Amino acid sequence: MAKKKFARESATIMTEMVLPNDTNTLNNLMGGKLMHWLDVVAAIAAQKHSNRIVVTASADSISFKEPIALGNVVTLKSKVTRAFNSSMEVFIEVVAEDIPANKKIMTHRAFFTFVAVDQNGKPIEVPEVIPETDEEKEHYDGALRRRQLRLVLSQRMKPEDAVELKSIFNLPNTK
Ligand SMILES: CC(=O)SCCNC(=O)CCNC(=O)[C@H](O)C(C)(C)COP(=O)(O)OP(=O)(O)OC[C@H]1O[C@@H](n2cnc3c(N)ncnc32)[C@H](O)[C@@H]1OP(=O)(O)O
Repeated sequence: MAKKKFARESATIMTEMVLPNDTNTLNNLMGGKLMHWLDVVAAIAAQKHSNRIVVTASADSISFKEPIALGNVVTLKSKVTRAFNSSMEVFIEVVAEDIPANKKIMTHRAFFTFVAVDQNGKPIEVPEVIPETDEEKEHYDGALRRRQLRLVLSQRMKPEDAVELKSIFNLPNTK
């Protein structure tokens, strides 16, 4: 694998304002618009880490717990948590802010997976990630289990091969 890079080197911040065209009939941000922003901010982090063209391979479940209102300022922060061979897991955190009311809430957290590819769309190796902070280390440690879950769900890995994933359920290891 190529040289190692610190997680912080991929850190990306994107700020958007919810405008009328982005909202549903309740004047809240459309889920699809938020997913577009998530994809963009996460792709930029993956590009920074790999210095390559990246494609979205998967997005983990995103729950819409809190609506984000028209006029709110939305800040999306992303960072690569761990790299495998050609794929990278990216963590994204979303904060919505009503600036006139001086109110700020964390609305979403998500993990996306990107694959670095060459000009022909063929997967290509990426640098390893070095986590430094406690949060980066926690995300790095959990990334292998989340990867196995994704690969099992997309039928790219047999459940019996997902050793780290099974360990969190205390299932007997049959391998
Ligand atoms: C930024 C954007 O919006 S891009 C547009 C939307 N995205 C796309 O169009 C991507 C379309 N998909 C593709 O091009 C291909 O399926 C790829 C590049 C993602 C994977 O190509 P494959 O030929 O399947 O390659 P391969 O089997 O070698 O897998 C490559 C990596 O992708 C990972 N991967 C593939 N599918 C998934 C998935 N569903 N979830 C997580 N990781 C995945 C593999 O685990 C592997 O990771 P690793 O190299 O770190 O071990």
